[in-house]
Amino acid sequence: MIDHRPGDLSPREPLGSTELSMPRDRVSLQKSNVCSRSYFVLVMVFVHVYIINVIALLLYVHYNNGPGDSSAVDGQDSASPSFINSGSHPQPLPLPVNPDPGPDAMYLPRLEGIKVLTHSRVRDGIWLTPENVREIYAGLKADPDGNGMLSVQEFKKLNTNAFQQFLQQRGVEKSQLVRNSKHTWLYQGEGAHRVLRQLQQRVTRLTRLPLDIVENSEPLQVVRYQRGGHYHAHHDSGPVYPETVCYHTKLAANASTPFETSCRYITVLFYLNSVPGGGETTFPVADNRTYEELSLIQNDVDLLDTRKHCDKGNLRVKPSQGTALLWYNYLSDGKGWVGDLDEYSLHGGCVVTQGTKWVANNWINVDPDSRRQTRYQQLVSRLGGEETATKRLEELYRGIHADQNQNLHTYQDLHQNPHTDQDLHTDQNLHTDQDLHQNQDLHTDQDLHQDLHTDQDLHQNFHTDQDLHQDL
Ligand SMILES: O=C(O)CCC(=O)C(=O)O
Ligand SMILES: [Fe+2]
Repeated sequence: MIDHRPGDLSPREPLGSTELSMPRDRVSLQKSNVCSRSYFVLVMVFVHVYIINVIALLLYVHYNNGPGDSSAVDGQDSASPSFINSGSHPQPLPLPVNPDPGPDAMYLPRLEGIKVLTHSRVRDGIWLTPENVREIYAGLKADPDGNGMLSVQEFKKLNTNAFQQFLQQRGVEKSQLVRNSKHTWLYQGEGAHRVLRQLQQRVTRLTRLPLDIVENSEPLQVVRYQRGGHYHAHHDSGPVYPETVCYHTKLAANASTPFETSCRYITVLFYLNSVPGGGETTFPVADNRTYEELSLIQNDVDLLDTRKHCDKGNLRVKPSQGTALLWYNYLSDGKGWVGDLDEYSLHGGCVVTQGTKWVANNWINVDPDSRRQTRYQQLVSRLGGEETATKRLEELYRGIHADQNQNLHTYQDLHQNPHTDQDLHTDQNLHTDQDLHQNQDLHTDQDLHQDLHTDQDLHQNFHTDQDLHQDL
């Protein structure tokens, strides 16, 4: 490049001054030459690096796509890729191609993972055993090879209405339900019976949570199982996604979302009587090293089935009157708040073989979104009053209705009369508040205080009264 600065070729410059101006031009020319050469070299280097990168990227994509590509690789025709077939997989899996093994290169073939879909085994409160699922697939001709698994194509073809109709036509026995028990709710707020108020205070002390959190949680749920009653293994609360909204804080949430759950951070399960036969609470995978939903069913043993396989659970707790069990349904987030669902908290009620079983659940609800929990508590304390409490609890119950489809009552029923459940009310086993107070079935604060223990004593997530007695 030539330096054409106007001053260099100025017409006003005397000719004699050309000699002087020459070196300047030369210098200027040399300089611009060096500049242009290095600039050119630099550009070329970039262009080459860019081209090499593009080629490398294309090669990478090509080899990572395996033999399904349009081109032949390693002498294989794309139309006849090599497959392995273990026999147990419904679809043959393509074998990945070694990119460039070289003469001495070591190469470990690695199979691509496959996605396994499972559909819920609970429909309208009906619990499906693996045999039920096979039976339904056969009835709907949904699984032509009869291996109990549907390919994605088969799954897509499955008409869910037909699934529903099949269940309805078949009829359901109580033993086929997720749970075979009755329950009612006891309001523990202002104006509730002294025993229930005290119980709430003691749960607050036991959990060491702020009173606000405990008071704004669900009421006490009292459950009765008769002989033959059970509750298949389940989680008391659902997983948390960014969109998850808790029923109890819905008032403070601005958005509605299909991801709603009860956000039961803690369960305190009271045993109201000692059960003559069966009725243990089982934790099938407590202390397991891994949790995989699919391995809960192995060799025809379904660990979720508390009618058949309670004895195979890792931890079983025998109901003993006046004792209680506490566990966390969520892990800690490491910062002092609620984290992910603790899948190992899976639990259920074993079938009652003799007598009746009475328990009560105290669920402590905490929103994994701490700001939403705070907003909700502020809202409740600002609004206060019975009307707000009613609205709030109606929301909660609507949610639980949708969530569990159990035989629940509306808040209205409960609030006006905590014992409106027809069955329970007519049953001699359900006591009035008065009875409960006098009856040994429900203990006084003093008794329970001795039976309950602080979470410091508690061994891992599940804590039996027996263990704790030994610890103390
Ligand atoms: O009955 C039991 O032992 C367990 C009850 C239970 O898990 C529940 O009510 O959610
Ligand atoms: Fe439960």
